[in-house]
Amino acid sequence: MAKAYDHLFKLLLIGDSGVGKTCLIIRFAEDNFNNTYISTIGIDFKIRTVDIEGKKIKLQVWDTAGQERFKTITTAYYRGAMGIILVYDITDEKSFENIQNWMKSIKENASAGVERLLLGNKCDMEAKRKVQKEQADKLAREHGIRFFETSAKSSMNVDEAFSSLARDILLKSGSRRSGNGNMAPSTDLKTCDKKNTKCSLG
Ligand SMILES: Nc1nc2c(ncn2[C@@H]2O[C@H](COP(=O)(O)OP(=O)(O)OP(=O)(O)O)[C@@H](O)[C@H]2O)c(=O)[nH]1
Repeated sequence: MAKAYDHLFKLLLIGDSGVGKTCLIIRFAEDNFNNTYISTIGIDFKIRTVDIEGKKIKLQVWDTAGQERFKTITTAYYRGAMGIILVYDITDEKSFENIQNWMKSIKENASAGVERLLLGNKCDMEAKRKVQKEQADKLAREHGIRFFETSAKSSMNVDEAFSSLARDILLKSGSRRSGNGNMAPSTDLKTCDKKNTKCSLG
């Protein structure tokens, strides 16, 4: 039987508590949004397969808790990630300032070649904006990474952001060996539900 996908990429979302990491993943994987805030405990993942450059890319997207008290658990997952998405909230200046700390955490805990992407979420809340697009553009340029403003609520740029990161990883992996990518520790998969779309390890 033909394989259901050509590549499996493991992505990780990090950023301060409340910036919208869980909502971005739910929007991407299930095309849904909920205003209720339930803080992530530990770590969690969802899956969606996308078509990129004629290849079926299965994205295993890991959601980390932004709260400091879960740092030891969450940083343990950086190493296996092929792409890390740094998220801040455009209405929360502190969450943007903290991106520098999250960058440092990647440097300390992730694999050297990991692809990174910066997202300014909640861009539907223009009236409450505290972080200008130019500030984030500058930061992204300094780090040599891509940047999008997104809204998990309106869907704005959510698919585009995940696809762009997947494309960058695909291009990079093409220059190494093809078919690489099962980065998930096999033991983690044991706690998945039947559809294999949601796991809880917290
Ligand atoms: N207006 C608006 N609200 C959002 C958006 N994304 C998330 N929210 C809201 O922000 C709150 C926090 O969202 P979460 O996705 O749980 O945040 P998180 O980053 O996963 O938080 P932790 O799990 O604590 O790290 C919730 O009340 C969401 O409804 C968005 O794009 N626009």
